[in-house]
Amino acid sequence: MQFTGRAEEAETQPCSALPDDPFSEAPVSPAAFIARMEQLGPWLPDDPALPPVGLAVSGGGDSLCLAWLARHWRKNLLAFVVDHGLRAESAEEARLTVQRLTAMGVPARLLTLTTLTKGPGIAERARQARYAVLARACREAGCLDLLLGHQADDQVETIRMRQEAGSGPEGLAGMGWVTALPDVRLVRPLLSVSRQALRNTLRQAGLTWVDDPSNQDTRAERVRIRYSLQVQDTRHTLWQTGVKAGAARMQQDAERAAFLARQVTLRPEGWACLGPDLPEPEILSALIRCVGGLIYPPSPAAVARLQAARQEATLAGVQLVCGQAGWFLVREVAAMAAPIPAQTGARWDNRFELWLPSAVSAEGLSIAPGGLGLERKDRGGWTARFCATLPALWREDRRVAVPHLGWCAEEGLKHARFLFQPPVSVTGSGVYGLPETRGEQHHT
Ligand SMILES: Nc1ncnc2c1ncn2[C@@H]1O[C@H](COP(=O)(O)OP(=O)(O)OP(=O)(O)O)[C@@H](O)[C@H]1O
Repeated sequence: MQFTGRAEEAETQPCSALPDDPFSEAPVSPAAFIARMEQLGPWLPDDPALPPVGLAVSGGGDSLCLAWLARHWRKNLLAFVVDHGLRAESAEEARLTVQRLTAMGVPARLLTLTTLTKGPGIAERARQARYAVLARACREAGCLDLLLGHQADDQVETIRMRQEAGSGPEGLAGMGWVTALPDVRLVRPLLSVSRQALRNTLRQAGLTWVDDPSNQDTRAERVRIRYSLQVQDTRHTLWQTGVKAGAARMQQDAERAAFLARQVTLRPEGWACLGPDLPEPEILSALIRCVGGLIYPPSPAAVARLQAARQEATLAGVQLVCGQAGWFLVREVAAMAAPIPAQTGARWDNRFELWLPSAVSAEGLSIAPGGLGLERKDRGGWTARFCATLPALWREDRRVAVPHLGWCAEEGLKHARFLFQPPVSVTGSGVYGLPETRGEQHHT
């Protein structure tokens, strides 16, 4: 297979009109794709001396087409192909995908998962393991952004699934064009392009792809929804629902960011100072997620009850505490994660990431809670209840450092640091609905 396309050639071909026609089947032109990327920037300049933009490529029609379009947009790319290791043929398929990407002029790295086992919840476990390995690979390669191949049909299916689950407007906005994770920005530039348009784009370019047989597995919820959404009108209505909810979400995120900047401090120690008034339930929910290191939001009804009661209580592993300066959210000690081995990049309790000076021996070193007994006025005046939730370094069963309190029993660990890296951003740094042109904010 050869990489032959050029943006100028493709401009003369019929193309789906981004961003407004998510159900057109016409091939996508690289020029339209490039225009979309400009809306979703800013991007680092396309310079080989700078980190590449990452691409997650399964080898399926969507992400392979993403790679082909992205290759017209810039040279400095790095694709990641994850082999979940769950099917006998997966290694060969992943190798073939790497080969196809290389032939397209996109450097590719194979990431092999070895610990997944078939069984209950495998789709979700595989998804989480995939995002974890992709985020790690991006960090190692210095990629600030990772492009994903989700497209309009995926978006409509997501919105329908969330509708069925009774989601509020936030969920009905569907997947974001941009979502910020602690390590990397996830970008989905194809959200307004149909699956069929992407396949037609590949056919026109003379490229082939691999279809994952698990996509046809009717036991999977997404596949059941896919078959139930054959009626075009239903899909259009769902798309419009998503666009409207997305615009509302962007507006709400802007208001939320203003409120947070005025009232709330998310402390590097991992707790939140809320001030004298409790924020509205949606903001409270996002803050609970941050402080608790929660992958999923707590139950909306439970958050609404907590907010209305205005009393100290515990929810989803987070305590609402009333202090002299107002309300606080702090991690519940009993809910914290078990100790883990300490090494640079280790993520404990889904909240804190460790950085160790390179000279330090990680032998016998672990991360576990350990601020108790060190609470003193000159270290911020946090009470035992707060300090008990701080991460500490332990060598065997001896506490050797609590970096947040500036306490250290081993000289080499003086510069060890725990970064508070909550799983979500409370300030809503995503892009939902239809992205707007960024105008002068754009860098390249
Ligand atoms: N094994 C994988 N390796 C790398 N990226 C992946 C992998 N599986 C999924 N992704 C990324 O996540 C996106 C959405 O995943 P999903 O499972 O919906 O895709 P798919 O239908 O398997 O493949 P495709 O989107 O390429 O047709 C993909 O477009 C791709 O960017």
